[in-house]
Amino acid sequence: MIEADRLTKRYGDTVAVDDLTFTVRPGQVTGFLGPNGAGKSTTLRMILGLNTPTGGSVTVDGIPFADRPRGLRHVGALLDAQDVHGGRSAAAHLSALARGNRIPPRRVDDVLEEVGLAKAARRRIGGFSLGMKQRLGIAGALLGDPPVLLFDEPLNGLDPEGVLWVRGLFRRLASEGRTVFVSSHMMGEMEHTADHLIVIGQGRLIADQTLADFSARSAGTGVTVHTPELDALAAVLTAEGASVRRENSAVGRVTGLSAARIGELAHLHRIVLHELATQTSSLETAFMELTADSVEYLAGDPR
Ligand SMILES: Nc1ncnc2c1ncn2[C@@H]1O[C@H](COP(=O)(O)OP(=O)(O)OP(=O)(O)O)[C@@H](O)[C@H]1O
Repeated sequence: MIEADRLTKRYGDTVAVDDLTFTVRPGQVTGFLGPNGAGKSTTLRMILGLNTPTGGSVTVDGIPFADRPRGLRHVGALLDAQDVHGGRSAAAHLSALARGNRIPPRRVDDVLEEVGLAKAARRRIGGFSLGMKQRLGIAGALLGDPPVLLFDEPLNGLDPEGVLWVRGLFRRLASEGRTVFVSSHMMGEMEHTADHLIVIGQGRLIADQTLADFSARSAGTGVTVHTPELDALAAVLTAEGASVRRENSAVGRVTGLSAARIGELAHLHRIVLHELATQTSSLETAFMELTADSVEYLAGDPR
């Protein structure tokens, strides 16, 4: 569990992180979302004791990370996949990390296998693609088999197969009861990755809720339902406060309830559903609406 309490970081006049209070719980994937410059990396660095807060505090399982000897066994982190010594091989890089944290050397082969880099173990990192470096960074985070894992923009540079693999890995790590905290500046990346979202803008907390609640809160968000019993379903959903717009006799667009809640209600009333889909674009819209006032750099109109 990660607990931030009024966490603040200033750089001169810039308030990078502004009075942030949140808890990241074990057993689920928590997305850490915010536009560029929102303060995500600074927050992650403070969790790891790499930056000192100007105010407030942050602890990992009750104590500041910096107070833990052999930290990699407790928190694994991927901060910047490019920040590696290009002259070393993948195996040599991980072996050095293992030695420094008194991790058994056999873990190096295990994690290289896990991230799909076993065949590239002896190759120089300098020749790696960004996607391979991300995999190596993830291997480093997994090395100490830690209960808490932090990943800063881990999907950058991964191909579609790599993205699927990372999502599956995060789910598995969470299902093992670990705390998994993943930053991104793109809502779409989090949609199929996170169970819970912490959204920040200009260093401040904007939202701290489940993905389902987050997607339901925007007025523009909708859920498309496909059912042979649209009349019956519409009656049930309307009674729960939702509004239902009919696209045709079997397809309706629902606003005001999450897909999860609609599924539960359909089950409760024994109504057959053929499809239940949250609109992807609406999630992106919800995120953009929410963070619109806090975007640091807005592109001007083309002249
Ligand atoms: N060492 C530093 N010195 C001065 N300002 C900094 C420093 N590090 C970060 N900042 C500023 O703090 C703010 C937050 O930066 P941070 O890198 O934490 O954001 P971020 O959400 O991770 O963004 P991105 O997605 O672009 O990486 C920005 O305005 C940034 O310019």
